[in-house]
Amino acid sequence: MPTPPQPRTAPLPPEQRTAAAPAEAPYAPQRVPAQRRQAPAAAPTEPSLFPAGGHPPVRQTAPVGPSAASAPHAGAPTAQAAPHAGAPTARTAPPAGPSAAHTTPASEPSAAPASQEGTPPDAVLIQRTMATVTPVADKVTSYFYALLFVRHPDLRPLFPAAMDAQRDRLLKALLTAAEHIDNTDVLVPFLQNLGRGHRKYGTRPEHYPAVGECLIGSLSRYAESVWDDETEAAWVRAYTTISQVMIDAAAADELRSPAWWHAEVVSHELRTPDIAVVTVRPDQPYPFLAGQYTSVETPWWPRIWRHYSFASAPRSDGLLSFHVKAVPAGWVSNALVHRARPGDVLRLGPPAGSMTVDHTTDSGLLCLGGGTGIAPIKALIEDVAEHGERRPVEVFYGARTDHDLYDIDTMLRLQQAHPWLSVRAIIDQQAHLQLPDAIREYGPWNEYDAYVSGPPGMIRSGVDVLRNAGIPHERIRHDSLEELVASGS
Ligand SMILES: NC(=O)C1=CN([C@@H]2O[C@H](COP(=O)(O)OP(=O)(O)OC[C@H]3O[C@@H](n4cnc5c(N)ncnc54)[C@H](O)[C@@H]3O)[C@@H](O)[C@H]2O)C=CC1
Repeated sequence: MPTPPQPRTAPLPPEQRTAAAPAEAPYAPQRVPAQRRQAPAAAPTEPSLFPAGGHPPVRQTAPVGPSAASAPHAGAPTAQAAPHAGAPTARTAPPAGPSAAHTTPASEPSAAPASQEGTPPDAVLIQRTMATVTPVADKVTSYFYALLFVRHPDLRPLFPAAMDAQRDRLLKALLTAAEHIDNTDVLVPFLQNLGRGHRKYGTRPEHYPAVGECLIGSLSRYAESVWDDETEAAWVRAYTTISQVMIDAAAADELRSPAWWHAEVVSHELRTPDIAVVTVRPDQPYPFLAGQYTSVETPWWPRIWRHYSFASAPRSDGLLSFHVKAVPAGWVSNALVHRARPGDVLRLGPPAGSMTVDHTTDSGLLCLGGGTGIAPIKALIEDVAEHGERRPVEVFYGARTDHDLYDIDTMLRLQQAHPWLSVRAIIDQQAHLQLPDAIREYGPWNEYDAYVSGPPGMIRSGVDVLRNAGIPHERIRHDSLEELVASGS
């Protein structure tokens, strides 16, 4: 049973809107989360191809077409291929989707490579390729999409009209997955999520070979100095595994969920000039867990999706709320903050993310929420409350200025209602320690599970601070950094 964290120094002034505002927090802990980390990008490492016997070999249903791929790197793709069509932002547009042929439940991954005598393991070959192409990542990206759209123009409509800086999300996801091909614990949930998420783009299994072919075509061109048959074979195996896991996950998901939901805006509350709380009513039941996020498409920017966390635990009226901050050049965020009104209909993708509460344990929750990253933290608090738990929940709510603490009143109301909850506001300009570091004034935290939500930089430094505070990596939860970086607008 965790003990309440005690300030190691004099408590910060109790002015919530200023620096760290401590709040006494009597409580009686009761359970704790103890899940495993999730995100792919953020965590992976560890080598060792899918361990022998660890995963069944991939089914070869929708794999790549390698050789074709390496063929045409001759010239750069034609100008028309260059992905810039015309309008707003971009998004991924991947391959895959379910198929009647793949009704098997979201599969175990499969995978890979059993290295032959004298042949470097696939992971080594893949890492070598990545090291070679990373310095020219932009060129690889442009070439990949150019190849894809020139050779497979039928796939172009799956992508947003304009392919901007976000255009490489598909490629990034694939490369991230390949890099962690030997870390199934991280890779499989990532890919299953990716496969399910791609249903809303209209991807089908037959799209996968096209993407794989262009992936390998681009890599072989820009990693020419290290490319050989073995390397190509390693990438083919990796991509075959990746695509199969995605296809299987999409097929399994198709049996139980729609590819997307329509959701009507029922309220729109401008909290600051650039932050809105948007509440929607999905057209069908939308099951999710507190702490998860979804992707949102507005009617004004078709096929441009951005991620937002649910700002409340599941409600009996089925409504969902999001906290949206309009960011410069953010197509979706500006539309949601400045244009959306009750009656507008959005599209939602499936829920995703594992920053959820494990109700089978009783440790305390240490939550760091920066800016609108406080949204899922609020959902987690409601979740703990609804489960009737009295475990300690310690929230550090960070903002750059007083004015940016747009949800402090809600948090203070929750604190008043729940004696086990403590909320401390940390304002950059007023606190002598900023958000992640501020937790060092309190503690000990080693018996807590940690939740970090906010800008990618805050998550990175937050994880460091939490590790230094004695919380093991597997008890620190946050959304995928890659998803966050890609969802900023
Ligand atoms: N809207 C939502 O549902 C969710 C949003 N997010 C993410 O949260 C972020 C919110 O952005 P803003 O409200 O503009 O937050 P912000 O940029 O104003 O920062 C909020 C807090 O994080 C701290 N911070 C920022 N960068 C940091 C760094 N590199 N190291 C340490 N601390 C840092 C700031 O000091 C401040 O206290 C976005 O990146 C968004 O993607 C995350 C989860 C859910």
